[in-house]
Amino acid sequence: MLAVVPPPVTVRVPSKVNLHLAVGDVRPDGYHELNTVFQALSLTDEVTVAVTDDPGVEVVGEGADEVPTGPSNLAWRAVQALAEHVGKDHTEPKIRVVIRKGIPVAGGMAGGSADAAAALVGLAALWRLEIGRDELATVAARIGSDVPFVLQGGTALGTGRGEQLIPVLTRHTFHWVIAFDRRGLSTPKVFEELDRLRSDGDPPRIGAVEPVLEALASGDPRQLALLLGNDLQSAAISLRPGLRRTLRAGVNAGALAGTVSGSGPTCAFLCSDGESALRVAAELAGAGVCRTVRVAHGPVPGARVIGGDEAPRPAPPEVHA
Ligand SMILES: C[C@@](CO)(OP(=O)(O)O)[C@H](O)COP(=O)(O)OP(=O)(O)OC[C@H]1O[C@@H](n2ccc(N)nc2=O)[C@H](O)[C@@H]1O
Ligand SMILES: Nc1ncnc2c1ncn2[C@@H]1O[C@H](COP(=O)(O)OP(=O)(O)O)[C@@H](O)[C@H]1O
Repeated sequence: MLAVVPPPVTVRVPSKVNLHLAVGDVRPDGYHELNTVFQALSLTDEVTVAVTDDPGVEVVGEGADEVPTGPSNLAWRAVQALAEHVGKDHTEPKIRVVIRKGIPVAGGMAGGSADAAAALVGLAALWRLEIGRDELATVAARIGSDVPFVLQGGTALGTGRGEQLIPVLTRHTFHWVIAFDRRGLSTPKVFEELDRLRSDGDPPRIGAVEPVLEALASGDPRQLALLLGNDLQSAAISLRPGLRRTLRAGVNAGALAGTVSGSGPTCAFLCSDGESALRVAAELAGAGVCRTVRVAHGPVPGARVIGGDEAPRPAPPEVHA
């Protein structure tokens, strides 16, 4: 009897920005205790998984040359982790993964984590697994702290090392301008730099999270803009001083406020509406402070299978500096 090969499955997955990122002490396992508010953004990657006799990973698109295609690729690690979790051969799963990147690599927007989350959702569909989102989130957390959030999407409060999530309901859509830097920054190096700055002095710490949740409930971008905060920002700027200029340029271009996204170096600028975001993007692109500028909105859903009628989407509007 002929074996039926299931058709490939394609998953669209969001990036994230941290609206609030409070970094606490280092834990015995080397991770820092976090209190963060994530928002999923419309700047996305797309990941296709297919059954094959030629297993491996291919990467195309934004920053593809900097992404490993071997066993350290986070999407491949997700394939192995899920195969092991459900008792399939995890040493050499017969799966081909094609990643179309729109999210900047090593940019603080959870791009690698997004590909891992997409691979989990894609494989669950390809293998027709009866597995709930909670069980997938447990596998996701083993791959990286940010993976459960990009699996879930929306807006959420993250605690622990960022993997424990409580959804935050928001009715409003927020409009963002995203400035990609010329090179990435290593997440562990940024956390180490914050530890160094804290051992040498007392860099300012961001305030409480409750006002951020109130601003999200109000839906007023002006209120939210006053409260954007990131404890990793001083460390990212210490490693990449040019980010100060980028942050200033975004506000001078008309954004309500700017923040380094996660561990950086991508900067995210909150704008009053979609039209303002387009104007800010055009002006920021002309300022020569970053490699690429894009517009995005959030919150958007987490990793989800896209049907045959939803062909892979062209990249969102882009303006080159
Ligand atoms: C900083 C954040 C903020 O959302 O995002 P990015 O800037 O990477 O996108 C995340 O905490 C990153 O999450 P993720 O990129 O999944 O990191 P992981 O693979 O879990 O950890 C990579 C390394 O970062 C450091 N790390 C990460 C998370 C955490 N709570 N404390 C840490 O100290 C550790 O050195 C760890 O070995
Ligand atoms: N699928 C992937 N996409 C991007 N980077 C990946 C991927 N798999 C592994 N990596 C590695 O993970 C590192 C962090 O990438 P990324 O997740 O994009 O950044 P960040 O943690 O800053 O959000 C990269 O430098 C790259 O070497």
